[in-house]
Amino acid sequence: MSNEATLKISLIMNPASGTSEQGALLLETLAPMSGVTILTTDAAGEGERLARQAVADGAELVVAAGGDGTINEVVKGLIEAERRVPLGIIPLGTGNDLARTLALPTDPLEAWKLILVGERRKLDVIEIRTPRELHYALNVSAGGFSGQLNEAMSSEVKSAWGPLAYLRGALGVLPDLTSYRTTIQYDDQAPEQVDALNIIIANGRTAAAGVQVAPLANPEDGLLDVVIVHYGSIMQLAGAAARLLVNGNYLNSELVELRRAKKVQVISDPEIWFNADGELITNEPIVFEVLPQALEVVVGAEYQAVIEDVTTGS
Ligand SMILES: Nc1ncnc2c1ncn2[C@@H]1O[C@H](COP(=O)(O)OP(=O)(O)OP(=O)(O)O)[C@@H](O)[C@H]1O
Repeated sequence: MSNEATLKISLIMNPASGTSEQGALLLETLAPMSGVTILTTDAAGEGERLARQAVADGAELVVAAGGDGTINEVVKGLIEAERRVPLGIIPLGTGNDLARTLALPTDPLEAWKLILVGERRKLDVIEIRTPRELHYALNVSAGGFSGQLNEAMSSEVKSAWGPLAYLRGALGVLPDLTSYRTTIQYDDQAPEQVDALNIIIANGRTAAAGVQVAPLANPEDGLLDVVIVHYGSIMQLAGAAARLLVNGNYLNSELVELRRAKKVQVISDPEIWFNADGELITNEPIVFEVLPQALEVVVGAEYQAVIEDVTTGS
Protein backbone atom coordinates (compact mmCIF):
# COMPACT_ATOMS: atom_id res chain seq x y z
CA MET A 1 0.00 0.00 0.00
CA SER A 2 1.33 3.47 -0.85
CA ASN A 3 2.58 5.54 2.06
CA GLU A 4 0.82 8.61 0.83
CA ALA A 5 -2.87 9.27 0.60
CA THR A 6 -3.73 11.42 -2.40
CA LEU A 7 -6.48 13.07 -0.37
CA LYS A 8 -6.25 14.81 2.98
CA ILE A 9 -8.03 12.28 5.19
CA SER A 10 -9.08 12.49 8.85
CA LEU A 11 -9.94 9.19 10.52
CA ILE A 12 -12.07 9.42 13.67
CA MET A 13 -11.85 6.28 15.76
CA ASN A 14 -13.91 5.24 18.79
CA PRO A 15 -11.63 3.16 21.03
CA ALA A 16 -14.69 2.03 23.02
CA SER A 17 -16.65 0.60 20.08
CA GLY A 18 -17.52 -3.11 20.18
CA THR A 19 -14.69 -4.48 18.02
CA SER A 20 -12.23 -1.57 18.08
CA GLU A 21 -9.35 -3.93 18.94
CA GLN A 22 -9.65 -5.25 15.37
CA GLY A 23 -8.53 -1.81 14.20
CA ALA A 24 -5.06 -2.10 15.81
CA LEU A 25 -3.35 -3.41 12.66
CA LEU A 26 -5.04 -0.74 10.59
CA LEU A 27 -3.75 1.99 12.87
CA GLU A 28 -0.20 0.60 12.54
CA THR A 29 -0.58 0.70 8.76
CA LEU A 30 -1.94 4.23 8.74
CA ALA A 31 0.45 5.79 11.27
CA PRO A 32 3.32 6.36 8.79
CA MET A 33 1.07 7.55 5.96
CA SER A 34 1.31 11.21 5.10
CA GLY A 35 -1.99 12.91 4.48
CA VAL A 36 -3.84 10.82 7.09
CA THR A 37 -4.69 12.27 10.50
CA ILE A 38 -5.89 9.87 13.17
CA LEU A 39 -8.19 11.29 15.82
CA THR A 40 -9.62 9.34 18.77
CA THR A 41 -12.87 10.03 20.59
CA ASP A 42 -12.27 10.47 24.34
CA ALA A 43 -15.93 10.39 25.31
CA ALA A 44 -19.46 9.96 23.95
CA GLY A 45 -20.45 12.84 21.68
CA GLU A 46 -16.85 13.66 20.64
CA GLY A 47 -17.21 12.30 17.11
CA GLU A 48 -19.43 15.22 16.11
CA ARG A 49 -16.97 17.87 17.27
CA LEU A 50 -13.95 16.08 15.77
CA ALA A 51 -15.68 15.75 12.38
CA ARG A 52 -16.59 19.44 12.30
CA GLN A 53 -13.03 20.34 13.29
CA ALA A 54 -11.53 17.99 10.69
CA VAL A 55 -13.46 19.78 7.94
CA ALA A 56 -12.43 23.18 9.30
CA ASP A 57 -8.80 21.95 9.22
CA GLY A 58 -9.07 21.08 5.52
CA ALA A 59 -9.97 17.38 5.45
CA GLU A 60 -11.14 16.24 2.01
CA LEU A 61 -12.58 12.97 3.32
CA VAL A 62 -13.56 11.99 6.87
CA VAL A 63 -13.54 8.36 7.98
CA ALA A 64 -15.66 7.09 10.89
CA ALA A 65 -13.97 4.02 12.45
CA GLY A 66 -16.42 2.56 14.94
CA GLY A 67 -19.99 1.36 15.20
CA ASP A 68 -23.29 2.92 14.14
CA GLY A 69 -23.19 5.29 17.14
CA THR A 70 -19.83 6.67 16.06
CA ILE A 71 -20.95 7.03 12.44
CA ASN A 72 -24.04 8.86 13.72
CA GLU A 73 -21.92 11.39 15.60
CA VAL A 74 -19.56 11.93 12.65
CA VAL A 75 -22.53 12.41 10.28
CA LYS A 76 -23.92 15.17 12.53
CA GLY A 77 -20.54 16.90 12.47
CA LEU A 78 -20.29 16.58 8.67
CA ILE A 79 -23.83 17.83 8.03
CA GLU A 80 -23.24 20.85 10.26
CA ALA A 81 -19.69 21.54 8.98
CA GLU A 82 -18.77 24.57 6.89
CA ARG A 83 -18.14 22.42 3.75
CA ARG A 84 -19.72 19.13 2.63
CA VAL A 85 -17.04 16.43 2.76
CA PRO A 86 -17.48 12.74 1.87
CA LEU A 87 -17.65 10.01 4.49
CA GLY A 88 -15.77 6.71 4.60
CA ILE A 89 -16.62 3.98 7.09
CA ILE A 90 -14.54 1.33 8.85
CA PRO A 91 -17.02 -0.89 10.70
CA LEU A 92 -15.65 -1.54 14.19
CA GLY A 93 -18.91 -1.73 16.12
CA THR A 94 -21.10 -4.46 17.52
CA GLY A 95 -24.09 -4.24 15.17
CA ASN A 96 -22.52 -2.43 12.18
CA ASP A 97 -25.96 -2.11 10.62
CA LEU A 98 -25.28 0.69 8.15
CA ALA A 99 -22.22 -1.23 6.91
CA ARG A 100 -24.54 -4.14 6.05
CA THR A 101 -26.75 -2.02 3.79
CA LEU A 102 -23.69 -0.42 2.20
CA ALA A 103 -22.02 -3.83 1.69
CA LEU A 104 -18.78 -2.70 3.35
CA PRO A 105 -15.99 -5.19 4.12
CA THR A 106 -15.86 -6.31 7.75
CA ASP A 107 -12.07 -6.53 7.71
CA PRO A 108 -10.68 -3.08 8.69
CA LEU A 109 -7.78 -3.15 6.20
CA GLU A 110 -10.13 -4.12 3.37
CA ALA A 111 -12.53 -1.36 4.44
CA TRP A 112 -9.64 1.12 4.33
CA LYS A 113 -8.57 0.03 0.84
CA LEU A 114 -12.14 0.44 -0.33
CA ILE A 115 -12.25 3.98 1.04
CA LEU A 116 -9.31 4.93 -1.19
CA VAL A 117 -10.75 3.52 -4.43
CA GLY A 118 -14.43 2.68 -3.86
CA GLU A 119 -17.49 4.21 -5.45
CA ARG A 120 -19.08 7.13 -3.66
CA ARG A 121 -22.85 7.52 -3.64
CA LYS A 122 -24.92 10.47 -2.49
CA LEU A 123 -27.05 9.10 0.33
CA ASP A 124 -30.12 10.60 1.97
CA VAL A 125 -29.82 11.69 5.59
CA ILE A 126 -32.73 11.63 8.06
CA GLU A 127 -33.12 14.89 9.99
CA ILE A 128 -34.84 14.35 13.35
CA ARG A 129 -36.37 17.30 15.19
CA THR A 130 -38.10 17.49 18.56
CA PRO A 131 -39.19 20.68 20.34
CA ARG A 132 -35.77 20.79 22.03
CA GLU A 133 -33.36 18.67 20.01
CA LEU A 134 -31.89 18.16 16.55
CA HIS A 135 -30.40 14.83 15.52
CA TYR A 136 -29.60 12.99 12.30
CA ALA A 137 -29.64 9.34 11.31
CA LEU A 138 -27.97 7.80 8.28
CA ASN A 139 -29.32 4.30 8.88
CA VAL A 140 -32.49 3.87 10.94
CA SER A 141 -34.49 5.61 13.66
CA ALA A 142 -36.58 3.03 15.50
CA GLY A 143 -39.39 3.83 17.92
CA GLY A 144 -41.12 1.58 20.39
CA PHE A 145 -42.74 1.48 23.77
CA SER A 146 -41.48 0.24 27.09
CA GLY A 147 -43.94 0.05 30.02
CA GLN A 148 -45.15 -3.53 30.42
CA LEU A 149 -42.22 -4.71 28.44
CA ASN A 150 -39.84 -3.57 31.14
CA GLU A 151 -41.23 -6.19 33.48
CA ALA A 152 -41.34 -8.94 30.90
CA MET A 153 -37.87 -8.85 29.41
CA SER A 154 -34.33 -9.34 30.59
CA SER A 155 -32.13 -6.26 30.71
CA GLU A 156 -29.82 -7.94 28.20
CA VAL A 157 -32.56 -8.23 25.58
CA LYS A 158 -33.80 -4.73 26.32
CA SER A 159 -30.41 -3.10 25.94
CA ALA A 160 -29.63 -4.99 22.73
CA TRP A 161 -32.99 -4.31 21.13
CA GLY A 162 -33.98 -0.94 22.58
CA PRO A 163 -37.18 0.32 21.00
CA LEU A 164 -37.46 -2.81 18.88
CA ALA A 165 -37.82 -5.01 21.93
CA TYR A 166 -41.57 -5.44 21.52
CA LEU A 167 -41.00 -7.37 18.35
CA ARG A 168 -38.36 -9.52 19.97
CA GLY A 169 -40.55 -10.00 23.03
CA ALA A 170 -43.51 -11.17 21.01
CA LEU A 171 -41.68 -14.41 20.45
CA GLY A 172 -41.56 -15.11 24.18
CA VAL A 173 -44.27 -14.90 26.77
CA LEU A 174 -45.61 -11.41 27.20
CA PRO A 175 -48.58 -10.17 29.20
CA ASP A 176 -51.47 -8.70 27.20
CA LEU A 177 -50.16 -5.64 25.46
CA THR A 178 -51.74 -2.26 25.94
CA SER A 179 -52.50 -0.39 22.76
CA TYR A 180 -50.88 2.98 22.27
CA ARG A 181 -52.59 5.77 20.36
CA THR A 182 -50.24 7.35 17.89
CA THR A 183 -50.88 10.16 15.46
CA ILE A 184 -48.76 10.03 12.32
CA GLN A 185 -48.72 12.64 9.60
CA TYR A 186 -47.09 11.91 6.24
CA ASP A 187 -45.97 15.00 4.33
CA ASP A 188 -48.93 17.38 4.14
CA GLN A 189 -51.62 14.69 4.30
CA ALA A 190 -54.29 14.56 7.00
CA PRO A 191 -52.97 13.06 10.28
CA GLU A 192 -53.79 9.36 10.81
CA GLN A 193 -54.48 7.60 14.10
CA VAL A 194 -52.88 4.19 14.57
CA ASP A 195 -52.36 1.72 17.41
CA ALA A 196 -48.66 1.14 16.86
CA LEU A 197 -46.15 -0.90 18.81
CA ASN A 198 -43.14 -0.05 16.70
CA ILE A 199 -42.45 2.68 14.18
CA ILE A 200 -39.32 2.42 12.08
CA ILE A 201 -38.08 5.34 10.00
CA ALA A 202 -35.51 3.95 7.66
CA ASN A 203 -32.86 4.93 5.17
CA GLY A 204 -30.84 1.72 5.59
CA ARG A 205 -32.37 -1.74 5.87
CA THR A 206 -31.24 -3.37 9.10
CA ALA A 207 -31.12 -2.58 12.82
CA ALA A 208 -30.27 -4.49 16.01
CA ALA A 209 -27.33 -6.29 14.36
CA GLY A 210 -28.70 -7.41 11.03
CA VAL A 211 -32.46 -7.65 11.57
CA GLN A 212 -34.18 -6.59 8.34
CA VAL A 213 -36.52 -3.96 9.80
CA ALA A 214 -36.96 -2.08 6.49
CA PRO A 215 -36.02 -4.66 3.86
CA LEU A 216 -36.92 -2.48 0.85
CA ALA A 217 -35.43 0.84 1.95
CA ASN A 218 -33.44 2.68 -0.70
CA PRO A 219 -30.83 4.97 0.89
CA GLU A 220 -30.79 7.39 -2.04
CA ASP A 221 -34.40 7.73 -3.26
CA GLY A 222 -35.19 10.94 -1.38
CA LEU A 223 -37.84 9.12 0.67
CA LEU A 224 -38.13 7.70 4.17
CA ASP A 225 -39.39 4.12 4.48
CA VAL A 226 -41.84 4.14 7.39
CA VAL A 227 -42.59 0.67 8.74
CA ILE A 228 -45.37 0.47 11.31
CA VAL A 229 -45.98 -2.59 13.44
CA HIS A 230 -49.61 -2.35 14.52
CA TYR A 231 -51.06 -3.57 17.77
CA GLY A 232 -52.43 -7.11 17.52
CA SER A 233 -52.85 -10.37 19.35
CA ILE A 234 -49.81 -12.19 20.68
CA MET A 235 -50.30 -14.77 17.95
CA GLN A 236 -50.32 -12.14 15.20
CA LEU A 237 -47.30 -10.39 16.66
CA ALA A 238 -45.42 -13.63 17.05
CA GLY A 239 -46.07 -14.31 13.36
CA ALA A 240 -44.64 -10.94 12.34
CA ALA A 241 -41.67 -11.31 14.71
CA ALA A 242 -40.88 -14.80 13.44
CA ARG A 243 -40.74 -13.56 9.85
CA LEU A 244 -38.56 -10.67 10.95
CA LEU A 245 -36.12 -12.79 12.91
CA VAL A 246 -35.65 -15.52 10.35
CA ASN A 247 -34.98 -12.71 7.88
CA GLY A 248 -38.10 -13.40 5.94
CA ASN A 249 -39.80 -10.27 4.72
CA TYR A 250 -42.27 -9.24 7.44
CA LEU A 251 -43.75 -6.45 5.33
CA ASN A 252 -46.58 -8.68 4.14
CA SER A 253 -47.60 -9.67 7.71
CA GLU A 254 -51.11 -8.42 8.47
CA LEU A 255 -49.84 -6.17 11.29
CA VAL A 256 -47.05 -4.54 9.32
CA GLU A 257 -47.50 -1.54 7.05
CA LEU A 258 -44.96 0.18 4.80
CA ARG A 259 -45.38 3.83 3.83
CA ARG A 260 -43.06 6.25 2.11
CA ALA A 261 -42.79 10.00 2.65
CA LYS A 262 -40.37 12.90 2.68
CA LYS A 263 -41.55 14.07 6.08
CA VAL A 264 -43.18 12.20 8.96
CA GLN A 265 -44.54 13.62 12.20
CA VAL A 266 -45.21 11.33 15.20
CA ILE A 267 -47.11 12.21 18.39
CA SER A 268 -48.08 9.49 20.78
CA ASP A 269 -49.73 8.80 24.13
CA PRO A 270 -48.01 7.44 26.15
CA GLU A 271 -44.80 8.73 24.66
CA ILE A 272 -42.92 6.59 22.20
CA TRP A 273 -39.13 6.36 22.58
CA PHE A 274 -36.98 6.71 19.46
CA ASN A 275 -33.33 6.00 18.84
CA ALA A 276 -31.12 7.38 16.06
CA ASP A 277 -28.81 4.76 14.51
CA GLY A 278 -29.18 2.71 17.70
CA GLU A 279 -28.58 5.46 20.29
CA LEU A 280 -31.65 6.30 22.39
CA ILE A 281 -32.57 9.95 21.87
CA THR A 282 -36.05 11.05 22.90
CA ASN A 283 -39.68 10.40 23.77
CA GLU A 284 -40.86 13.87 22.69
CA PRO A 285 -43.15 14.58 19.72
CA ILE A 286 -40.86 14.15 16.77
CA VAL A 287 -40.54 15.16 13.11
CA PHE A 288 -38.43 13.22 10.62
CA GLU A 289 -37.50 14.82 7.33
CA VAL A 290 -35.32 13.49 4.56
CA LEU A 291 -32.34 15.53 3.39
CA PRO A 292 -32.15 14.08 -0.13
CA GLN A 293 -28.71 12.82 -1.19
CA ALA A 294 -27.11 15.07 1.41
CA LEU A 295 -23.91 13.12 2.04
CA GLU A 296 -21.44 11.35 -0.25
CA VAL A 297 -20.50 7.98 1.26
CA VAL A 298 -18.11 5.27 0.04
CA VAL A 299 -20.03 2.04 -0.66
CA GLY A 300 -18.96 -1.57 -1.25
CA ALA A 301 -18.83 -3.28 -4.65
CA GLU A 302 -21.96 -5.32 -3.85
CA TYR A 303 -24.03 -2.33 -2.70
CA GLN A 304 -27.50 -2.09 -4.21
CA ALA A 305 -29.67 0.99 -3.81
CA VAL A 306 -32.80 -0.72 -5.09
CA ILE A 307 -33.96 -4.05 -3.68
CA GLU A 308 -36.51 -5.96 -5.67
CA ASP A 309 -39.56 -6.94 -3.63
CA VAL A 310 -39.59 -10.65 -4.34
CA THR A 311 -42.47 -11.21 -1.90
CA THR A 312 -44.99 -9.08 -3.78
CA GLY A 313 -48.06 -11.10 -4.52
CA SER A 314 -47.03 -14.01 -2.33
N1 LIG B 1 -13.76 7.16 24.53
C1 LIG B 1 -15.02 6.74 24.69
N2 LIG B 1 -15.40 6.14 25.85
C2 LIG B 1 -16.66 5.69 26.00
N3 LIG B 1 -17.64 5.79 25.06
C3 LIG B 1 -17.31 6.38 23.90
C4 LIG B 1 -16.00 6.87 23.65
N4 LIG B 1 -15.98 7.39 22.41
C5 LIG B 1 -17.23 7.24 21.90
N5 LIG B 1 -18.03 6.63 22.80
C6 LIG B 1 -19.45 6.23 22.63
O1 LIG B 1 -19.54 4.84 22.42
C7 LIG B 1 -20.84 4.57 21.90
C8 LIG B 1 -20.92 3.26 21.13
O2 LIG B 1 -20.02 3.28 20.10
P1 LIG B 1 -20.20 2.61 18.68
O3 LIG B 1 -21.55 2.81 18.14
O4 LIG B 1 -19.05 3.08 17.88
O5 LIG B 1 -19.96 1.07 18.96
P2 LIG B 1 -20.99 -0.11 19.19
O6 LIG B 1 -22.11 0.33 20.08
O7 LIG B 1 -20.16 -1.27 19.63
O8 LIG B 1 -21.47 -0.42 17.72
P3 LIG B 1 -22.94 -0.48 17.02
O9 LIG B 1 -23.58 0.85 17.31
O10 LIG B 1 -22.65 -0.69 15.57
O11 LIG B 1 -23.61 -1.64 17.65
C9 LIG B 1 -21.20 5.78 21.08
O12 LIG B 1 -22.45 6.27 21.51
C10 LIG B 1 -20.11 6.80 21.41
O13 LIG B 1 -20.64 8.07 21.73
